[in-house]
Amino acid sequence: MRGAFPYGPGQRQALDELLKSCTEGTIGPLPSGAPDRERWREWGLPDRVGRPWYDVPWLWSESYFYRRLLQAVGWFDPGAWQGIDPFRPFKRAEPDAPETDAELAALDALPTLPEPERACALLHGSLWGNRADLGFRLSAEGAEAQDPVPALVADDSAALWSQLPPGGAATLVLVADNAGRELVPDLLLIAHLLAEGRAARAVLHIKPYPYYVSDATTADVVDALHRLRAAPGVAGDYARVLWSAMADGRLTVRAHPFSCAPLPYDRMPDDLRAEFAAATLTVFKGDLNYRRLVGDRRWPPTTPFAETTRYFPGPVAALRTLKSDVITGLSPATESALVAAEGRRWRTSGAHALVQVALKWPGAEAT
Ligand SMILES: O=P(O)(O)OC[C@H]1O[C@](O)(CO)[C@@H](O)[C@@H]1O
Repeated sequence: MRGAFPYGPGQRQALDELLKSCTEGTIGPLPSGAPDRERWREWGLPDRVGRPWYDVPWLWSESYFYRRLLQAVGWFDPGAWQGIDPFRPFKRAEPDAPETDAELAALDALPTLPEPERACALLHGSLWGNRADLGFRLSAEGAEAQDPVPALVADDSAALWSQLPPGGAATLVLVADNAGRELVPDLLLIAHLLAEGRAARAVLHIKPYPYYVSDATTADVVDALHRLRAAPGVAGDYARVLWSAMADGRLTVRAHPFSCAPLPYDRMPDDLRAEFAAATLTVFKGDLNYRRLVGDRRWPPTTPFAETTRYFPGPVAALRTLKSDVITGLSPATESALVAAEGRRWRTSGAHALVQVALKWPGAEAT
């Protein structure tokens, strides 16, 4: 990242200091003029200042690390570097890669399929798109090429489709994860749901600032739409669906501050809770969102997904490839088979995925 921009001495020194603080030092405060100081106070910064980075929950320290990294390169400060995404060169490489042309051209086979099969193919594109997350690939080169067996460790897709029947009036909220090769299939899925009337309205939640290297921001949505719009065939057709849905308000993009919070979703603010409560279905993409949705804990893997998401104010789904230890909702047989075949590796290798759904039931918490 450091070599991808001609950063000046001030930025380089700030990056060096951040590295030193993470490895040998302690968590520091935000500068006095930081626009989000109050928010980070609410998110627990004062209790953590002065403690070693390794001494606080992983979710919290990772989130704060990205916040400090952006501080170091000048993202927040008025001036020439304000709003310059330090990860943009890595994100841009994906849509521009030659494989992307072939992947988009493969969509041209879709119109020959019945609609439920097209919907299923696009759901799987969005699900497995999560495996291509850039930060993950940097640390696990080759995971993409593995043959995942069993690929899906939980599959509640029938319940997911029950919320989004053709011709319904569903409002879909999709809480996105990564840009590029994950966001493109997410957008294609949304386009299909809107075009086929499985959703009347969609809200795409992205991050308000660059996060976890590859997480999608508004700029990444615009890049993805431009990429799709330039493509021939079905990909270009879907781009036009999305473009007009954004123009008339059927598709909106939201950058809620809580999307970059170092906290689980059971601590979400009231406005976000109301938005999720009003949705027909909220879909959380990716590993980090999963950790935040179910709680970043060492759950027994057979703990029901519905139990861990009981606090959630409406029907909720997770589409995630497994890249961290957190896991819920497995059957005892699936857990045993995975452990027998792979020890603990299945939890983090990214070779497995899940579709989990919890529909709202009477008596669910409405706190
Ligand atoms: O992009 P995703 O699917 O959210 O994956 C991010 C995951 O990668 C890590 O950064 C490293 O495993 C986790 O902290 C995080 O959960």
